[in-house]
Amino acid sequence: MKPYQYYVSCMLDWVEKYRPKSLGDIVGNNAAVRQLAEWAANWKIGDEPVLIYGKPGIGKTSAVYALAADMNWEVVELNASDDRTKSVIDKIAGSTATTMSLTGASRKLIVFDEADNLHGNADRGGARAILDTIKNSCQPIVLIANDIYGVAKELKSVCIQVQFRSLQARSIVPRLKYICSSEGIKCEENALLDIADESSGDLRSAINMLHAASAGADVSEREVATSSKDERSTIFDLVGAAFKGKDDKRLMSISYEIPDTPETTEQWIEDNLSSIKDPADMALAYRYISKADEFLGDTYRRQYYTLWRYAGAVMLIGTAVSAGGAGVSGRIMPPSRWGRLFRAKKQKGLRDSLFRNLSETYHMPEDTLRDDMLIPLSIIADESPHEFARQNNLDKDELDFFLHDKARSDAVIKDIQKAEKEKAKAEKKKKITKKPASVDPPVVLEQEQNTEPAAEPAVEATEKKEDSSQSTLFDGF
Ligand SMILES: Nc1ncnc2c1ncn2[C@@H]1O[C@H](COP(=O)(O)OP(=O)(O)OP(=O)(O)O)[C@@H](O)[C@H]1O
Repeated sequence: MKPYQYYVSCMLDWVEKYRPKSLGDIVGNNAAVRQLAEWAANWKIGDEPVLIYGKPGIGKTSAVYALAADMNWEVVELNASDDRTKSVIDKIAGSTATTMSLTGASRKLIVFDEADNLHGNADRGGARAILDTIKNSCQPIVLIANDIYGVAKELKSVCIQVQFRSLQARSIVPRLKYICSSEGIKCEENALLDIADESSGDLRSAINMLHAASAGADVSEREVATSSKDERSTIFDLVGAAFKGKDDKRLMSISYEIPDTPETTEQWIEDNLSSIKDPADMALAYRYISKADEFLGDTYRRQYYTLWRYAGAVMLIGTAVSAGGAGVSGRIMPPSRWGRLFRAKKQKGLRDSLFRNLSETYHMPEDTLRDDMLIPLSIIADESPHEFARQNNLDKDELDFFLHDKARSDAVIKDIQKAEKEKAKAEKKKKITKKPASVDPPVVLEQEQNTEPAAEPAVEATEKKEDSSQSTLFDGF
């Protein structure tokens, strides 16, 4: 699996970066896009609203925003986390019915996202209110839903239904190619096909997969094969949804889908709490996180895993309430402690193997080397780094352990490698020039030559090797 840091650093970026700006950028669903454009171009007061429905990640929301941009309409979005009581809707949609936008936009496009999600108390009056708004609105309205069957039939009956279908792999591949070329990444055609197939028509997922597979480099079929499972993790979706204030049901259902434990989710959320600008809201979020933490502690103390669910609910819904739908500013970051742990683990591994090797070379116990000889060894390394690195067969990280100077360690190891290469070249050249011209010695003679005279130098070489392995610390001084 690729280092988590990578997914993390940018997973959401490409999806946002390549969000269509205009209807012309929307991939696939041509008939639906045309229908939307015509509806908007001919819209007049009293016209029916549009209900766009289809699976996640296929461009429904993007199409609505792109349409608004093309029409120079301002978007007023209401989602399921809003209190969709009649008064709230009247206040927002009613006012927009009569007031022209301050931004100079010619109209306001009222968007009801998650129209299939009007079940809570707050929404009970909401469906009725949406209906009233639809009847009285002087502004265009769009409803978005994943599941057409979840939309109240009274709402469905007053809307023009526009279905967005899952995208076909052949529509997805060109978009992925475009992203690759914009990012300056080479990609194998088969790799892109694999991604497109794997995404099951969900372009958002395909873009995320591409990003995970590329890791900033070129994309091969093998990379896709090894990464296609990892990028399916939607911890990003979960954290993003919590900070965007998605409704509690949605948050919980995403949390059940992802493979991460509540502890992991808690670390992700905690690390992104700095996105909450208001100190009071941030303090509130920390209170929820600490409550979730108590549940997690109780889970393990009592071995009662039902509490996990409470931990998840408190941290996610608590974060959604505290963040107030503002989203995460910048990138969703992985828990920073992971980076620290990763580095610490790497450093420990390096130190252990280094002292194991040195202990063989210097014939000293590892503990003694670590506890008593670290400073003398560092002094030796500092005084003659080339000699020290060569003698102990160190790589640049190991040498840096003593020098604490990456650039210098790099340079020393490069020097050594260069010298070794030149030596090898010179030896090869020497061998070639020493070779007798074209005499083919008889077979018997060759055998003799190979066995008898070779015996002595072989012993010599072994002795030399023994000698070097017998080096002591004091050789360095
Ligand atoms: N048809 C498409 N054309 C171009 N880009 C797309 C399309 N579908 C998805 N994308 C990419 O995926 C991202 C998410 O798309 P979008 O939010 O429009 O999906 P959606 O269908 O509204 O999903 P959901 O309802 O789950 O939020 C976009 O930012 C864009 O990068």
